[in-house]
Amino acid sequence: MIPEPDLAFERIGPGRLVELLKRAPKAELHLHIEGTLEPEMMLALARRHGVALPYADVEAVRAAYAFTSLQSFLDLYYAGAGVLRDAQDFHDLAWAYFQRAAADGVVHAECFVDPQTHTARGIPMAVLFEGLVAAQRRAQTELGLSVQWILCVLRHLSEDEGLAMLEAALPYREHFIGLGLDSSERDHPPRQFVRVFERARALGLHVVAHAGEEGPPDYIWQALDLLQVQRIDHGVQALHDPALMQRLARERVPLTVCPLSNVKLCVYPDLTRHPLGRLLDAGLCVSVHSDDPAYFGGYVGDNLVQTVAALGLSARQAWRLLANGFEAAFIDEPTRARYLQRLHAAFAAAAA
Ligand code: HPA
Ligand SMILES: [Zn+2]
Repeated sequence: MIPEPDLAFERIGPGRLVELLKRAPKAELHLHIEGTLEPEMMLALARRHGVALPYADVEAVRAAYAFTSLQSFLDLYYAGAGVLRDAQDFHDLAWAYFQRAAADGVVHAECFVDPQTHTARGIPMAVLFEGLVAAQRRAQTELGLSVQWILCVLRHLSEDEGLAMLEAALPYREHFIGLGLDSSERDHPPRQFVRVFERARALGLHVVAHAGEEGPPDYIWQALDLLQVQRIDHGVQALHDPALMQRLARERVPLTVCPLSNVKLCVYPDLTRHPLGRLLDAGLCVSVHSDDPAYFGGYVGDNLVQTVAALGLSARQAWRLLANGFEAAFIDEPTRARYLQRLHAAFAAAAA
């Protein structure tokens, strides 16, 4: 656990905290690049490629985003991704996101991409990487934003298909740092993906998995014990299992929590009912992220500001959430120390 700095946190009132959270340096660790496709770009790409969409305009797209569950979202999300066709599209999508992220205070982003969503439509792996890596390079040089890619296995498909995806991505091994697991959680437990995660670990990849978003705490145990993941994406259902909570706290297993996503997908009725504060108080390494911001109504800064306000979290707790993000990031120690120094400077200025 990163030691708390000696700061006059109590001098940062709610008003100042909002401004501070907007500009404070952040690590974005739970973001699906396909989930940054804003309706304007979706419609523009559909026009560019002559793809038919069931929406007349941007308002109609936004009106369709009334989700009742993870699956009700995924159906629209995979349909929306169908407008991404060539390397330019992947570049434009990612570049638009990186500009927004930099403006939002993000200094380091570990972004998910779902190759199977695209290769299944006949888009070659090479096209995806060409566009995404070009945007990643621009982010570093033009915005000073460091970006890493994590490839996700779609759990509604078979493990063999996941293994084939990973093998097909190996020519681009230098361009990604990890393997994740996403898509429909219910009835697709982590234990079905042991071999592909074994392969990923043998390749020296970092490993993470979505677990306990809607699914039971048992899926979190499986992700830890069978897939041997280093972080849990979401993980909020751990609250229902005291033994699991103790393990997560003891081992400082990071949970990348996405409050606006959880509300939009009806895991909780509203932000005031979100368990983020309880997870934090239990000593877990929780941090706040945005998941699919174009669909869920907010980027990482919005997630932080709205959740901190709804739960009445203090400046000290907000600092911990941000520090946890850097604790959980897959970065080397000097880099981590540099980011923490910047975080400290932002809080120190607000507490002065
Ligand atoms: O929140 C999510 N859960 C699972 N799969 C996903 N793919 C994009 N977003 C998500
Ligand atoms: Zn996610």
